[in-house]
Amino acid sequence: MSRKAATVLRVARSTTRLLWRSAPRLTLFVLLSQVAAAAGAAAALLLVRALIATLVGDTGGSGGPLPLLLGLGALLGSSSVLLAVQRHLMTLLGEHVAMYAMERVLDVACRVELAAFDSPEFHGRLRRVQDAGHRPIEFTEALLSATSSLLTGVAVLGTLWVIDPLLVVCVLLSTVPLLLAGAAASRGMFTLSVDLVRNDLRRTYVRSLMTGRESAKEVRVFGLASALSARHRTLFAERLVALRAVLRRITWLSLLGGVGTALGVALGGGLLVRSVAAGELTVASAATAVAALMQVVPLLVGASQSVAQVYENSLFVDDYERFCADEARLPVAAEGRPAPASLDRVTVEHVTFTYPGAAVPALRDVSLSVRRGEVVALVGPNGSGKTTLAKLLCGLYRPDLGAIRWDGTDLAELDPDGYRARLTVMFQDFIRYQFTAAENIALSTQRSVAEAARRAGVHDFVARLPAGYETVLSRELSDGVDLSGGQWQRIALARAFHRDAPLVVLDEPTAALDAEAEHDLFTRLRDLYTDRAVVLVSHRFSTVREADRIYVVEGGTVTESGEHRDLMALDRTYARMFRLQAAGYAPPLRPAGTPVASGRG
Ligand SMILES: Nc1ncnc2c1ncn2[C@@H]1O[C@H](COP(=O)(O)OP(=O)(O)OP(=O)(O)O)[C@@H](O)[C@H]1O
Repeated sequence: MSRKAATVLRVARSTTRLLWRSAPRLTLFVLLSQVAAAAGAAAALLLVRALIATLVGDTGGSGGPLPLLLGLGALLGSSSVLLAVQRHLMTLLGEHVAMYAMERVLDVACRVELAAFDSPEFHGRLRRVQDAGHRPIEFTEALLSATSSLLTGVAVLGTLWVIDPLLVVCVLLSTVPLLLAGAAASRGMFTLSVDLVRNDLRRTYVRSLMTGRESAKEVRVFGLASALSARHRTLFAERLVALRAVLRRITWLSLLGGVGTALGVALGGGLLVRSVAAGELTVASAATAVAALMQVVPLLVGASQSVAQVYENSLFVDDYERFCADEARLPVAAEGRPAPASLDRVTVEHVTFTYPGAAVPALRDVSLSVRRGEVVALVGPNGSGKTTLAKLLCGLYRPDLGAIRWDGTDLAELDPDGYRARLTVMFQDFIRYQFTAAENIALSTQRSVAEAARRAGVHDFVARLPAGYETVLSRELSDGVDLSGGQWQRIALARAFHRDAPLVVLDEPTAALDAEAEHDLFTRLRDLYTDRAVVLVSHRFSTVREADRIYVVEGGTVTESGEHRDLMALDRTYARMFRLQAAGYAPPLRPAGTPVASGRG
C-alpha cells in the first residue's frame, strides 16, 4: 500500500474515533442521513424505472403512473429537505469535533514540560494543530463526496464497459494525471503551512502589539505604529512570495493533469471512431458511449478533486494526531511516587542546568538547602540565575546534572503534579488573570480567599471594589476595574498565600509594593510561614538581611553563602552590594564648609 493511502486510512480511523468521541449521537444521525440519502437515490431510480415501464405499458399490473409520479415528487422533495438537514448536522458536528480537537491540544499544552515552551518548533506545531480543528470534518466531507462521485462514476463506467472495456481503461488512465497533480498540490499546501508557521506566529505577534491593551501605551508614546505596520507588511509580503510559488506550481501541475486527461479522453474518442469505421460498433452505441464519456469525465474530475481534498486534510489531521501522541508521551504524566505531604528539608545538590538551545549553562554546580522553619534568600546581579533556580525548585525544569531532593528523594522520582501541589510560588512575572478578584486568588478551588487576601494586605482594598471579590479585574473582557502594579502584586501574593504548602518560593514578591507594605510583609513573613521552608529571591537587601541563610548567585554559581553578619564580614560581593544599596538611603554628604542647619530658626 502506498504511503499516501496508508496515511488516508490511518486518518480515516482516527477521524471516525474523533467524530464518535466528540458527538456520538450527532455522528450517528449524520451516518443515518447518509444512508437515507443513498436509499432515497436508489428508490428514485427504482421509481423512474417503474414509471418508464408503466408509460411503455410494461407494468405487470401496477396502479398507473400517478402514484409513481407522486412518490417520485415526494422523494425529490424529501431529498432536498434531507440535504438541508445533512448540512445542519455536519455544521454542528464540525463545531463539536473542532472543540474536541482543541480540548486535546489544550490538554497537551498544559501538560508538556515547560522546556517545550522554549522551543520555537513546539510553538510552530502548537499553532498548526490549533488551526487544524476544522480539518477532521473537512476530511469527512471530502471523503463522503469522493465516495459518492466514485460510486456514480463506477455506474457510468459500467455502461462504457458494456460498449468497449478499452474505453474504461482510457477513462481510468485519464484520471491518473489528475490524481497525481491533486496529490502534489495537497502536499504543496501542507508543506507551505509548515514553512509559513513561523511567519504566521510573527505576524500574529506584531498584530497583537498593534491591537493589544498592554502594548497600546508604548505604541503611542514611542510612535511604534508605522514601524510595526511596516514589519507586518514585510512578513505578509514574505508569505505572499511563498504562497505564489506554491500556487504557480499547483497551476502547472493542474495544467499537466488536464492535458493528461484530455489525451486519455481523445484516445477513447479515437477508439470509438475506429470501432465505428471498422463496423464493430453501431452509431447508436457510439453515441451512448460519447454521452457516457461526457458524463463520466466531469464526475471523475470532481472525484479527483475530492480525493485531493481527502489527502490534503489527511496530512493535517495526521500532523495533529502525531502532535497529540508525541507531546502526550513527554515525561509529564503522573509517573513516580507522590511527594510526601510534609517537608523537612529541600536540598539542591551540584545542579547544572542549560536552557534548551542556550549556549551556556544558566546554573553551574549549584548547591543549597532550606529546612522547615527557615527563610533562605537568593541574591545576585541581573541574569545570574536566581529565577532559574526558583523554576527548578518548582520542578518546572529538570537539572542536566546533580539533583534536587525533597527529604532525600530526587524530584525526578516524584510525580511532578503531586510535587508541585506541595509548593506555592509567586513568580516575578506573575499573571494578571482577567477574571474576578476571587478567581485571581484561587481559580481552581472554592476555598475562602479572604484569609489569603488579608495576609497579603489586600482584603480591605478588594472588599471596597464595586462588586468586592466578584469584581472582574479587566477592562478588556468586561466593564470591570484595572489595578495598580502594587495592587496586582498583592493579589498575586494572596494567590501564593492561599495554598497551604510546606515549600514556599517567592521571586521578587515586593518589587512593586510601597515601602510600608514591603516592611509589613517581611516583618510578618516568619509568622506567616512558621513551619514552612521559604526561598526568597530579592534585590532588596534591607529585607534579605533577616534571612537565616543568604546565597549569592553570580554567573550561574553560588559564590557566597551564610548569614548577613558572615557575608558582611567576608566583605565580598554581598557586602559591596549591601553597602551600595544602603548608601542610596544615607543622608547626602554635605559639601565641605557647608554650615549644619541648626533647625532652631
Ligand atoms: N527560557 C530561557 N531560555 C534561555 N535562556 C534563559 C531563559 N530564561 C532565562 N534565561 C537566561 O538565563 C540566565 C539567568 O536568568 P534568570 O532569569 O535566572 O536570572 P535572574 O538572576 O533571576 O535575573 P533577574 O535578577 O534579572 O531577575 C540569563 O542569562 C537569561 O538570559
